[in-house]
Amino acid sequence: MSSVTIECVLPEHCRCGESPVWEEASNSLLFVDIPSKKLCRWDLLSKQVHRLTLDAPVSSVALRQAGGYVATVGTKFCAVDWEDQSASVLATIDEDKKNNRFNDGKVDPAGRYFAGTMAEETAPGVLERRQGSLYCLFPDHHVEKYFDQVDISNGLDWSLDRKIFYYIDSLSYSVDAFDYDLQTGKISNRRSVYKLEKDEQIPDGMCIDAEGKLWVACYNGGRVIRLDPETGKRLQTVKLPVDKTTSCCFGGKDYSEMYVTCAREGIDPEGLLRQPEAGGIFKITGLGVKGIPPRPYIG
Ligand SMILES: O=C(O)[C@H](O)[C@@H](O)[C@H](O)[C@H](O)CO
Ligand SMILES: [Zn+2]
Repeated sequence: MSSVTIECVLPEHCRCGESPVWEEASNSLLFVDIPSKKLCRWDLLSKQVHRLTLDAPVSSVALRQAGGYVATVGTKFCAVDWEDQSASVLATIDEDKKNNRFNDGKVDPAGRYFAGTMAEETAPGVLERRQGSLYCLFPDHHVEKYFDQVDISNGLDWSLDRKIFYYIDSLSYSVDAFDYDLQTGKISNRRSVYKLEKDEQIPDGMCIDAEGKLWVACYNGGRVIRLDPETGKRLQTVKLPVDKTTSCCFGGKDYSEMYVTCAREGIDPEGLLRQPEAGGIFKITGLGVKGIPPRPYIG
């Protein structure tokens, strides 16, 4: 039996850290700090963090096959050129909803960039409901809206056989599944595969492991949970010393380590005494299961 170890490996004070993505080619962890409008790349060899400040909240980042990155910035899908310190707009969404912004996003197994929206929060978890939608940016840069009426569009990933799309609308307290058509990118037949228990709080970011099980970061729950989407059972709980755990990804050697982001915003001064590492990047080792590499956007 391997023993699970949890460590704050980067003492950032992210207001809302999110979207961890392992970049194997540079041995780096990408992540964002949404309200700080920052895209960050932490190089694990040099131990340096490179930060890029954009002009709107950055809610997710992904690798791009052509080089550089793509990110969701405010209500725009953007291409990011780190050398130039610039972001160029690929597509804009929710133009009729001035108070909306993108939230979590991820690239599908065919290289399309999925990301959803939400109304801007006035405080964590406080926002106008049902304003969000789920979108997909295709390789030719056209965008399709899949559905609306979303509260907080969040974690997403695909099954290993690429036939299922997993999705979280946070305030539904449910992890959902759809049938997935890899050829067209179409989704259908929505159902719930897991309902969160009360102390697990709010489901946020999510990733799949190499055994097809889902890992969900629980906002306010201070944990990541491992779920079997086929049986609907929780298999494992890993608690962290911070409450506002927001997302997770596998990375490091052979994708054997898990990286977890979290938020500092919304914790009162007393709470911060109990969780001084809030907003940092955590590494979990000894899980005994690996992840899979992130896919690049192919447009
Ligand atoms: O991290 C995110 O996905 C959102 O942008 C956050 O704001 C939280 O999820 C939300 O506050 C939870 O209720
Ligand atoms: Zn999130």
